[in-house]
Amino acid sequence: MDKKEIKKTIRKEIAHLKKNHTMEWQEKMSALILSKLEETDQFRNARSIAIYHAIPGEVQTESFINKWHKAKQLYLPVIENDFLKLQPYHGPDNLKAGVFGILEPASNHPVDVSDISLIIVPGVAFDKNRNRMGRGKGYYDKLLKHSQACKIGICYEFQLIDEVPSESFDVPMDVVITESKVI
Ligand SMILES: Nc1nc2c(c(=O)[nH]1)N(C=O)[C@@H](CNc1ccc(C(=O)N[C@@H](CCC(=O)O)C(=O)O)cc1)CN2
Ligand SMILES: Nc1ncnc2c1ncn2[C@@H]1O[C@H](COP(=O)(O)OP(=O)(O)OP(=O)(O)O)[C@@H](O)[C@H]1O
Repeated sequence: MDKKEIKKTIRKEIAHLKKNHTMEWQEKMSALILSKLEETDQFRNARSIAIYHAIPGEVQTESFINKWHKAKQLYLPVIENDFLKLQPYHGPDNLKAGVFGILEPASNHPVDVSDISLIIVPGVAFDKNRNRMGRGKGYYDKLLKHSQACKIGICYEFQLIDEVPSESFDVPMDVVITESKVI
C-alpha cells in the first residue's frame, strides 16, 4: 500500500473509533486536553492564537473559545478558494456555517499567518514523533508551511497511532496534547 492508501485506511479506522464516544465523553476529555494546553508556556505567552470551531468527533473547542476570546485574540479558519485563511473571532453572533457546515467568522479581514504566535491544529491522527494527518485535503499543510508559529496538535488518546505515514509536504507539530499526555 502506498502512503495515500494507508492514510485512507487510518481515516476509516479513526472514524469508526469515534462512533464509540458520546458527546458527553468528548466534552469531558476536551476540557482535560484544553486545561493541559492552558498550562503550557506557549499558550500563556501567546497573544494571537488560531484555533478551530470543532465538529462532532474532534476535540471540542466551543467552551474554550468562549472562555478565552476576550483575553487573547483568537482566529478561526475559513476556506477560501481551496486555501485556509485565518479570520479574527469576534464572538458567537458573528459566525456563519461555511463549507462542510463548520462555523466560520462572517467578517472578512484575514490576518497574515506570520502574525499568529500559536496555532492549535485539529487532526485525524498523530504519532509520537508529532507527525500529523488531517482530513486529506492538505488545507492545514498549505497554511502551516508559511508559518513560524508554535503548532500544537490536540486529539483524543485513541487518535494517537504508532506511525503516521508522513509525506514531504506534511508539517510536524511542536507539541501534541491528549487527555493523558503531552508529547
Ligand atoms: N473543525 C475543523 N475546522 C476545520 C478543519 C477541520 O479539520 N476541523 N479543517 C481542516 O482541514 C478545514 C476544513 N476541512 C475539511 C476538509 C474535509 C472535510 C470533509 O471531507 N468532510 C467530509 C466528511 C467528514 C469526514 O471527513 O469525516 C464530508 O463533508 O463529506 C471537512 C472539513 C478548516 N476548518
Ligand atoms: N504544501 C502543499 N502545497 C501544495 N499541495 C499540498 C501541500 N500539502 C499538501 N498538499 C496536497 O494535499 C493533498 C492532501 O495531503 P494530506 O493527505 O497530507 O492532507 P492532510 O494533512 O490529511 O489534510 P489537512 O492538512 O487538510 O488536514 C496531498 O495529496 C497534496 O497534493
